[in-house]
Amino acid sequence: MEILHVSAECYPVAKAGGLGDVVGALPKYQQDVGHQAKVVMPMYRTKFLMNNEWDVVHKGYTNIGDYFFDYTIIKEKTNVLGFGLYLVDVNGLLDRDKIYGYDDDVQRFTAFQVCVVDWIASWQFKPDVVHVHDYHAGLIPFMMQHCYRYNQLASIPTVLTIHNAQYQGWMTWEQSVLLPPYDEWKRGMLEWGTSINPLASAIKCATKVTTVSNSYLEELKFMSNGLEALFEYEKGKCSGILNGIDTDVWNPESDKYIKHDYSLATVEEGKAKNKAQLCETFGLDMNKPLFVFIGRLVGEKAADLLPGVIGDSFYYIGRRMNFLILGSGEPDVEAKLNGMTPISQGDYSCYIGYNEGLSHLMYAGADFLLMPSRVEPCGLNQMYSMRYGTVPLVRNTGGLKDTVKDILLPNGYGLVFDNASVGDVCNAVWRACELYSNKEKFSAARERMMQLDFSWESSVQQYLALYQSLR
Ligand SMILES: Nc1ncnc2c1ncn2[C@@H]1O[C@H](COP(=O)(O)OP(=O)(O)O[C@H]2O[C@H](CO)[C@@H](O)[C@H](O)[C@H]2O)[C@@H](O)[C@H]1O
Repeated sequence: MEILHVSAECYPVAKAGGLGDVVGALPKYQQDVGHQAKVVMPMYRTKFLMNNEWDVVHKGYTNIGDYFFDYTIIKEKTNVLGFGLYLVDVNGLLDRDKIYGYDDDVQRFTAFQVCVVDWIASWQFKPDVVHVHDYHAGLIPFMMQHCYRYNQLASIPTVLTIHNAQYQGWMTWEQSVLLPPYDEWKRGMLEWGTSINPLASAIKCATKVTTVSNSYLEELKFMSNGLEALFEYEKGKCSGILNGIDTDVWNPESDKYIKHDYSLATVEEGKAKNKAQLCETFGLDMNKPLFVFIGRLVGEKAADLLPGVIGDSFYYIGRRMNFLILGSGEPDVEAKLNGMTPISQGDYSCYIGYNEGLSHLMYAGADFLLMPSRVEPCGLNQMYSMRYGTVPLVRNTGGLKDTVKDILLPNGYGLVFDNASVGDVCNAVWRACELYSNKEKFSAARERMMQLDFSWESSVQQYLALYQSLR
C-alpha cells in the first residue's frame, strides 16, 4: 500500500511535541512491514534541512486567494529516516525557523495544504490513502472532495488522526477565499459554529477518524472544545488507536543523548549515574528521590499546578525530594517556575525552553515523572519514562488511563490519581516518596514497567487494517 502522511511536524526534521514523535515513527514502522509510507511537511529552515541532501521532485504554481506563488517539493535523497520524506517550499510563507506562532499561520498552513493537494493531483498513480494529522492538514479531505480543481482526487480514501482536539485552526469566513474554488453547496462541510473549522471539517470529510487512545475518544464526546456533538454524530467512523513509541530513538540501552546507557539488568547503576549527572548540573541532592516534569507549560498539561505542588510538597511532606522542570509555554507559569529557584535548598530547579537532549537525560536520570494533565490524548512521556525505569505519576485521563496501572492493583507499576488539583498531586508525591523508601517494592515496579511493550507493532497493524477496510 502507498500511504501519504501529511503533517506540520515530523521528528527529527521539526518537532514541537508529540505529533512530531508520532509522524517520525509510524511511517518507519509501516515501511518495515512492507508498505510504502511517505511524509510531506512544510520546508521550515531547520538544521535537518541544511544537513541532508535533497532532490527536487516537483515544481508547481498555485494560489491562496489573490496571492499567486511558485512552490517546490523536494525529497530527501537517501531515505535516512526509513521512509520517503518530502518538503513543501513556499518562499515568503513556509521558509521560517519556527513551526508555529506567526500572525499569518492561517495563510501558511492553507498554502501548505493547497500545495500538497495540487502535488498529489499531478501524480500518475495516486496513493492508496492520504493520512492527515491534526488541524494543520485538516482542510485536505474537503479540498480533495469538493474543490473543482481536484475532483480527480475525490475517490482516494482519507484518514484523520487527532492528536489534540483543543486546537482546531479556526478561520473566519472572509478567509474562505484562501481555498481553491469549491462547491458552495458544501460550505457546511467547512463550518462549525460561525466559522470555518479545519478540524471539524476533517472530521466530517475524512473517510475514517482516529484518536490516539480509546479513552480520549470517549472523552471527546463530552469535552472537546466545542466539538462534542460532532464527535457524537460521527462516532460510527471514529476509533481509537494507541500510539507506540519509537524504540530506536527511545532506548536506554543505546540512547545517543545519554552518556550512561543501561538495560533492565543494569538499571540501578545506570540510572544512578544519569541522576548524578543531572543533580550535578542542576545543583540537586542525589540522595533524595527526583521528580521531573517535561512538557509544554500549558493548562492542558496542568503545568499551572506545578508551583503549588512543589511548594506544598516541601511544606507538608518535608524537603524529602527534588523537583526538576523542563518546559516552555505560558509566560506566567514560566515566570512562577523561574521565580521559585530562590526557595531551592538544593532540591528544586527548572530549565525554561526546549531541549531534546536534556529531556532524554531526565527520563533516564529521574526516579519519578509528573503528568497531572487535564487533557491527555495519548501521552508519550509516560511511555518513555516507563521504558527508562522512571515511575510515572499520572492523572486518570485519556491515554494515561489506558497505559498506567496503579501500584495498588495486581501487577501495578505507576501512581494514578483522579483530580488535576494541587492536593491530589501532592498526595501522589507523598505515595511516591513512600514507595521510594521501600527499595524492594520500588525496584519491582521499575522492573515491571521496563518490560511493558509500548512498541508500534500492534498499532501499525491496526492502522493497516483500517486502511484495508477503505479499499
Ligand atoms: N521543553 C521540552 N524540551 C524537550 N522535549 C520536550 C519539551 N516539551 C515537550 N517535549 C517532548 O515533546 C513530546 C511531548 O509529547 P506528548 O505526547 O506528551 O505531548 P503533546 O501534547 O505534545 O502531544 C499531543 O500528541 C501526542 C501524539 O499523538 C499525544 O501523545 C499527546 O497526548 C497529545 O497531547 C515528548 O517527546 C517530550 O519529551
